[in-house]
Amino acid sequence: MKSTDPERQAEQARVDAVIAAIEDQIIRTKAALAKAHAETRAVEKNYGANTSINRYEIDDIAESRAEIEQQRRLLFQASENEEILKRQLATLQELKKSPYFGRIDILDPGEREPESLYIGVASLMNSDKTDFLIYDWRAPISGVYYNGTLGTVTYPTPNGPQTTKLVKKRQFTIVDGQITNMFDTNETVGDEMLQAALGQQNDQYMQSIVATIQQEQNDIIRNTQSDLLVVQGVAGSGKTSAILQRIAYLLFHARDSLNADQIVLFSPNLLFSQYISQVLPKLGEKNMRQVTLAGFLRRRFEGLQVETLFDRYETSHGHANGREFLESAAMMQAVEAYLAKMAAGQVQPCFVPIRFNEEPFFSADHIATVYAAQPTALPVEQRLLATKNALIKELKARIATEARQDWVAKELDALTTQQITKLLGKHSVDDFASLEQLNAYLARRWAKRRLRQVYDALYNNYFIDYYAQYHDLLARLPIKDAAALTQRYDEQLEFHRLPLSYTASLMYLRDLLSGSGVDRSFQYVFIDEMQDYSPAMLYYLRHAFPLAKFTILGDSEQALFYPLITPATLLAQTQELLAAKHPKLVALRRSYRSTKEITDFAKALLPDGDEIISFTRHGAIPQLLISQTPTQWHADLVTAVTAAQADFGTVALLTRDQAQAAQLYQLLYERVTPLTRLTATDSTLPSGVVILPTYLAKGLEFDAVIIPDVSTQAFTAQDTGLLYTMASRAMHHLTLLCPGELSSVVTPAARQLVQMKFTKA
Ligand SMILES: Nc1ncnc2c1ncn2[C@@H]1O[C@H](COP(=O)(O)OP(=O)(O)OP(=O)(O)O)[C@@H](O)[C@H]1O
Repeated sequence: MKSTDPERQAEQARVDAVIAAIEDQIIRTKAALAKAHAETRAVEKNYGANTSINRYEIDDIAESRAEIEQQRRLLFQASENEEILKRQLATLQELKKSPYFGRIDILDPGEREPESLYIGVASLMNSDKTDFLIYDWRAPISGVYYNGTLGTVTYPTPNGPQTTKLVKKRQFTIVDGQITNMFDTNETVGDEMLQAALGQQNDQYMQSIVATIQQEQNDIIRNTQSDLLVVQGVAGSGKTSAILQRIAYLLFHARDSLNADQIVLFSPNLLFSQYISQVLPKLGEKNMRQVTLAGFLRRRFEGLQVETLFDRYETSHGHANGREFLESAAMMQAVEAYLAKMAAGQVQPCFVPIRFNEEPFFSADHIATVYAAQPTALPVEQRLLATKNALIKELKARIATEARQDWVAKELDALTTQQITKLLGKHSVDDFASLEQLNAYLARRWAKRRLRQVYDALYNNYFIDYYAQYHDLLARLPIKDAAALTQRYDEQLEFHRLPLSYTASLMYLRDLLSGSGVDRSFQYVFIDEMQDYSPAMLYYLRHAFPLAKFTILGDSEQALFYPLITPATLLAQTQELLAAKHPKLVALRRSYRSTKEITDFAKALLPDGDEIISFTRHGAIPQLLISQTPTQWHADLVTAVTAAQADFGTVALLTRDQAQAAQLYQLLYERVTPLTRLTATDSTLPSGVVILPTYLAKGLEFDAVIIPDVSTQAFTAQDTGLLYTMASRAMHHLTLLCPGELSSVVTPAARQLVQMKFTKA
């Protein structure tokens, strides 16, 4: 329906004009893209031809290598160029649907007429590049839209703070080029827009929130001052959303010095990585790197099976003796103290022989002697490096001697003519004056080639046994549980397993001895769900990413593994752990994800739930079905799932662990379709009904959540964090089932906020 409101008609006319400009740019970008694509193909073809020449005909010639390197660079540039154009095209196509969401009218000092600026997900200039038709939401002036109320406002610019007068703030909803809603507001971002955004059904991907960023979220997004930003936010308060928009903001503001590869996000699980994967591309940015803690550790402990948070949750709920110490900063300081002792000669490095042809080539004693000969004033790491270099030198000197040994002659005799020709490299047989000379040359080449494995072993520091060294460290810990900790470590290691609590200090010890493990290329590290990281692990990450600014997010109420702590204590702790100079704590208390009815219920589960502010978006009251018999419970479950499935796109049954998930799957199999059970290795979230343990649902959300069992059998009074996490995953609908006596984890206050139904067979 066309509006008759003249103001709205004028705005629609502007939208139409901007869309026409966008269409024009789409045509031009498509043409540029086709050209770029042809260029990439041409370079690719050339590259392919060149590499094949090299491989078969002129192997080893430096000139051809240089050429290939140049071709490779050209190829990289061409495909980069194509990528940029592709992203531009995608952004223009997004803009065409909804060119902007906000307008601000500002009156600069000395001006008589206010100027209208329109704000959208990307900037757009008119064809002669004289005017901005759309301002990017990240431009300095756009901050006024999110922060300012009408009147005099100040905003930061590269040339210092600027002051202007905000005389109008208007919000739009534009769908497929049509203004469907528009109003003026003095609020930060009007609730009406937020209501509409939050009321929508969920799909497999997280949405960008740029049109409705809230003021406190904006503070997180636009913070460039702090080297440590700790965001403590209640469930659904937009922590994840805020950091993704923050990454987009940072990339925009440091185009020349920051790229997405210098940002890493530690995410809670693989499903989450996929869930958030579309936000940055939709904003025209490349995704940052993502890693889970399990993935990070797996790479650093190849060959060992490292316990994951999920394993821990599946197998033990109690604390092993001494674990708390292992996971504390004190343990990391114990590593440093151990290194100091080593520097003072009070403990020795655990050297192991380097073997060659089944014999020790360098014995452990010999290595120890070489180490002892290095200057004691050097720090241990450098002393070990000097040892390595001395051994490499010794190895080189020994090549000539080894070349005269029997094993070389024997192995040479067994080579084919082809192998000999290869061994000669650039030389031919005619280059040698005598057979002896030829043989001596071949023997040296062969010895060198074969001894490469000794070189590699030295290069990779295989002359130190870090695992044995760590055992020694554990055994010397000045705590009463030292023996038990050491024993557990030995037992697990024998089966190539490593419990999670040992990982941070073991990596730290290894890094300090080997001088490796540190990555200076990362400028920003983001850690989501920080409550799952031990203090020792945070300490380690600081060491591993020494130049990075840290943004860490968490909700201690959702702690499935560690005890609750207050935000202030947390900031103090993390500031120390991460040695931050300019830390900042932002608390987000408003919960946006769920309806008011669901948030109020979830709040009532917590002792300090009053801290949470629910956003006023109404929906159905959570249901609690209390079934008299197991058969009735089963029937209730099927009914609940089917009903939710009829109304919503994403429905999740959340369980405590995999065993319960498997059991439910058996029960619902063939009664509900499509039905998927998810495990820790799954990385895609299907639509329909999913069954998953709660630790895999961290950070995710669903239209409807069903908690299949809240009886005393399933929950103890200590499981508040677990139930809170489950309930807070629901956006629109929450159902709890109880086959038996209701657990006290559902507090009396929470019981008042559900619609209770007793069902009988
Ligand atoms: N300003 C906003 N505008 C629109 N939607 C928002 C806004 N802030 C948050 N949301 C929505 O609220 C939901 C929860 O946000 P998000 O997942 O970022 O919260 P979270 O704090 O990381 O949650 P949790 O810790 O429970 O996983 C998402 O659907 C998100 O899109």
